[in-house]
Order: sequence, then C-alpha cells, then structure tokens
Amino acid sequence: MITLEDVTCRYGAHDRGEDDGDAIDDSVLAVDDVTLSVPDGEFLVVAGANGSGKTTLVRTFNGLVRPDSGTVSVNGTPVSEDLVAARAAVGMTFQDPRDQLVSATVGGDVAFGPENLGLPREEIDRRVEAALDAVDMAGRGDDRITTLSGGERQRVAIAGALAMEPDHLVCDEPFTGLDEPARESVLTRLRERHAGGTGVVVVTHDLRDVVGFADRVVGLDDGRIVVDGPPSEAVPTLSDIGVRVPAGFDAAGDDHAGRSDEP
Ligand SMILES: Nc1ncnc2c1ncn2[C@@H]1O[C@H](COP(=O)(O)OP(=O)(O)OP(=O)(O)O)[C@@H](O)[C@H]1O
Repeated sequence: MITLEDVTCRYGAHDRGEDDGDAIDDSVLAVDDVTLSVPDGEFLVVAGANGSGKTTLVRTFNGLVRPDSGTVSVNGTPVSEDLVAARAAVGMTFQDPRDQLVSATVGGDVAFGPENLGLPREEIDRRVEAALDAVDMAGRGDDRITTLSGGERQRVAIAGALAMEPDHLVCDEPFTGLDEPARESVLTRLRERHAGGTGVVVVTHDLRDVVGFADRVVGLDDGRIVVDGPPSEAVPTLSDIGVRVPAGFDAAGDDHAGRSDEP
C-alpha cells in the first residue's frame, strides 16, 4: 500500500536565499496538498494534462522526488526512513526509456537492479529470465539496446522494473511515441502483471488505451486531485482538464464521449 498524506512538492523553492526578504517566490507548485492511497493489486490510472503534476506525484512514491511537506509511506513505513524498501516495493519506468536503460544489452539491463541488490547469480538469472518472459522478450537477452524499437525499449524498461519483483509497477506515459501494435503489446504486458497480482499505476494524458482496464482513475489539475473514482464516474469529467478520453466512452450516460478529441 502506498499512502500520501498532505503531500506538497515545489521546484525551485530551495534556490531562494532564506534571508532575502525582497525575494520573489518564483517556485513552481507541482503537487499541491495531495492525500492518496494506492492499495496493493490496484490498477490505477493517474491522468492529467501536460504539467499537471503527474510525474512529480508518482516520483514521490519511491523517493525519486522528496516532498517539501507531507508524508509518503510504503507498506506503513515513511519513504524518507527507508528508501531501499520503497524502491524495492515500487518499480518505476520513465516516459523516455533512454533515461533508464543503462547497459549495452537487454539482459545486462534487466539484471542491473537485482545485481545492485547483491542477489546470488542464480537468483539474478531466474529474475531476468522471468522478467523478459513477462514482456514477451524471452531469449532476447543478448540483443543490443541500440538495435531495439521504441516499443521494445519500453518493454525492456518494464522488465527491468519487474526484475525487482515490486508490489507496484508505476509506468510514466508508457505509450508515448509507440504505434498501435507496440501500444497493444505494452498494455497486454501490464494487464498480465496486474492479473498476476502486481499493482499497476499508469500515468497518462491519454486514457484511450488504458481506461478499460483501470480499477480507478485519479485526475490531476494544477497539482491537485480533482477527480478520484472508478472509470465510469471519473472519465466523463476528465476531458474538462485536458485529458484525452476514449471516443464512445459514455459510462455515465452523458454526451462527454462526443467531446473527446479523437483524431
Ligand atoms: N525539474 C523541474 N524543475 C522545475 N520545474 C519542474 C521540474 N519538473 C517539473 N516541473 C514543473 O512542475 C510542474 C509539474 O510537472 P510534471 O512533470 O510533474 O507534470 P506532468 O503532468 O507529469 O507533465 P507531463 O505530462 O508534461 O510530463 C510543471 O509546471 C513543470 O513545469
């Protein structure tokens, strides 16, 4: 379980001179007093327009971003007290896989996290094999990262997170830049992980791919949660905050589907 209590995050706040009474507060308020719980096993979608604070919010889950105020806990322990436990429990992939793929080969990359845990070689090999299998890349361990397509890189990034055997897998915009088959492939892998008991959190400004599989949708606007509920309740309000909603999504019985900006 991931729990956020009154979490606020700013950028630039620490750059100001503390004694400068004339300083202008030009800090950016990215997450504004958010309280949120993510139960184990939940498929949660965090949706919002560009700049609404999605990335900053989820990066607090495992301490990649430290809140200016408020508390983030994982399984009851504040992230600030046990960063290692938080990173083990919450795996994360970034919008651009190039930001996290660190090795020359697929297998080397997926092994990187487990190696840093100091696990025995056999356990590392077992995890790498299972993680590559989970993203439909079994037997591709020797492939060079530079030869992979965007979708394959995204799947390797997911495999790297899965190799840590996290309770929650958080994917930040995992479909960006992928064509339809690649999106479908990544989504299928996420659905399988969810079916296997892993909590999945997908961050997106475009709900079309994922909303059918979400247990819950949280909508962010200007760093605040403005909607939180099952897709049938949440989706009709999301186009108002700049989120792409699926054409024909009419679960609430109104005409919001007609306002989707389907290309
Ligand atoms: N490193 C940073 N330094 C300064 N401001 C930042 C930084 N990262 C994000 N911000 C600002 O914080 C706010 C929230 O950004 P964040 O990336 O969390 O939103 P987002 O919803 O994930 O956006 P996107 O969909 O474009 O990735 C924005 O105003 C952004 O410009």
